[in-house]
Amino acid sequence: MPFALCCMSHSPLLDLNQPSPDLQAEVTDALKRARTFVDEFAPELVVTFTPDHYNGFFYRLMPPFCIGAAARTVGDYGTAAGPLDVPRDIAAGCAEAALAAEVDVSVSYDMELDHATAQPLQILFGTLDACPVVPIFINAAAPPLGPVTRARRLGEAVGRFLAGRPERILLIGSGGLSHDPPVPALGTAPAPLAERLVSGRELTADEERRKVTGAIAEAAALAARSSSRIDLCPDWDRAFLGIVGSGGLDTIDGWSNEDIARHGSGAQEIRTWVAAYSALAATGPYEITDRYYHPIPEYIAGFAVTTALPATRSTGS
Ligand SMILES: O=C(O)/C=C/c1cccc(O)c1O
Ligand SMILES: [Fe+2]
Repeated sequence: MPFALCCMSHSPLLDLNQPSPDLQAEVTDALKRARTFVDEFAPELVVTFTPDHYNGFFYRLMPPFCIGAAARTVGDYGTAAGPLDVPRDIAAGCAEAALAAEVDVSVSYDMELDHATAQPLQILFGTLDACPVVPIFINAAAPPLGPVTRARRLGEAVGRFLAGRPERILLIGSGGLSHDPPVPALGTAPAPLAERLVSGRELTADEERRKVTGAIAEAAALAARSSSRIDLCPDWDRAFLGIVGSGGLDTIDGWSNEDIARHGSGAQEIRTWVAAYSALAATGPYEITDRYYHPIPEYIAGFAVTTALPATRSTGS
């Protein structure tokens, strides 16, 4: 029943690229504070709202939302690979609650997930299996995307269900704010890659190497201001953080997918934050306990980490 929340940008370049030492120290410190927050809360269950980047979900069957009843991470970009400890009954309960609220989620008993799921778990717990985890996939990479309001309604439904559970529950939202990473798109990828976005075949070793070096090079170009991709948008990121901080999540209902995409294709990952904060909001008012933000081109990320708790009740007089 007690809740805590940690939302963070993920970046597969976190251990592969080096921003300035001062900025690295700031990020390390923000992530350390988040880990201490989670340690002190001592969750008994994690519910993570997470996207994927064509590592587990492909166009052969691309759901807008999918709840994992059994799941593992694939270890892309050197992140941890392995099974998650998923409590099936709770995953099924989340799915039933979402469906009852008219949010059409699918379920998977063989879910594959990527760095977006593994990285926050590794940062906050050290390992993938320190705590039972229900992964809730939100498609943010593969158009067509539903309206962002659906992510809010998914979060609300899951939050209402979780409010009836006895465990101490940590909600995670994993995703960048503004950013435009070089994730392939079906309409523009060269033929062998476009075919893979549908079939889900494994990347060849050469393709894997080119993906990683391509992302590193793209980050360097962004930092050198010579990239042709969409730049990070700190004003938009700060506005978004202000909205989730104030609890006015329904403001975001007015944002069209095109509005969001103007801040980079990866900006659609805010859906994970919207869902996680909406889940917390469904349990009552909340307050932000920590917030870090910096636009970091070396990570291709409007990079933010926030933690939140239910608001402490005033004693009244
Ligand atoms: O190549 C990928 O799969 C993803 C890369 C990436 C880079 C930077 C920020 C992100 O959120 C990403 O997913
Ligand atoms: Fe991402």
